[in-house]
Amino acid sequence: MIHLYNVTKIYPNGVQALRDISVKISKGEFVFLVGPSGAGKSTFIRLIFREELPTRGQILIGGRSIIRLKRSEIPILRRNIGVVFQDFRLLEDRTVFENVAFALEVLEYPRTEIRKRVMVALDMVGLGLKAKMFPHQLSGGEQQRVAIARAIVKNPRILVADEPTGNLDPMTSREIMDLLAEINKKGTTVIVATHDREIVDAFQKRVIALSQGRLVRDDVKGAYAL
Ligand SMILES: Nc1ncnc2c1ncn2[C@@H]1O[C@H](COP(=O)(O)OP(=O)(O)OP(=O)(O)O)[C@@H](O)[C@H]1O
Repeated sequence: MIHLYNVTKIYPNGVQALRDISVKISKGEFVFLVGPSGAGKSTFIRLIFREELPTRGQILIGGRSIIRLKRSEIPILRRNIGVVFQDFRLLEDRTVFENVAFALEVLEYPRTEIRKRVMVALDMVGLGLKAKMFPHQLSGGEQQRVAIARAIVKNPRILVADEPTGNLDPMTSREIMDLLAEINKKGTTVIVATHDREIVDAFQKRVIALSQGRLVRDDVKGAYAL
């Protein structure tokens, strides 16, 4: 479903963030992306939802090159990819419901459809009763759940998460990762960039390790480090 062929990313300042990466991620997989700070994990994630373009190489999603997409085709790609960040990125002046609904409003879904889908997504993340609250009234873990609801409300085929537990305590981190695993069980391909050694070791999922922009390990059921 996601194929990277000889992907290199050099930023305009000359930093080589990814070097000749080739990897295939199949439909329905759960993949951890690990590696030290600066290894290229965020760059990998940003390439997948076309926030960045590779300098060299090819990226196919569902058999189609995402590099050659026309500007008008980018929203179609993004509809199929949910994204979750470390810092939640919620709109502070909007309620939980409105934050999640926003993802569908920009795609011009009908109002009744939005209402239905948002409540399903909020129930899925366990926040059905907090729809009217504002982000600052929620814990960090709850705010991340809202961000996850916002990412999945479009029913994307792929969910990418960049350090989703980076701001959370160990117990909350575990709950958030359990939620991502549950979403994966329903068929969504999930890619999580993380530093969280304990979680990676506990989950026994595929581990792709990057170091200085190179793919240094790809284990079917791996641990954080060898
Ligand atoms: N927009 C950018 N412009 C220039 N250099 C960048 C940019 N984004 C990242 N880099 C550089 O590319 C390299 C890889 O960064 P990246 O953020 O992908 O790594 P990472 O593994 O996600 O690190 P971290 O765990 O600290 O988030 C680093 O040397 C970083 O400084």
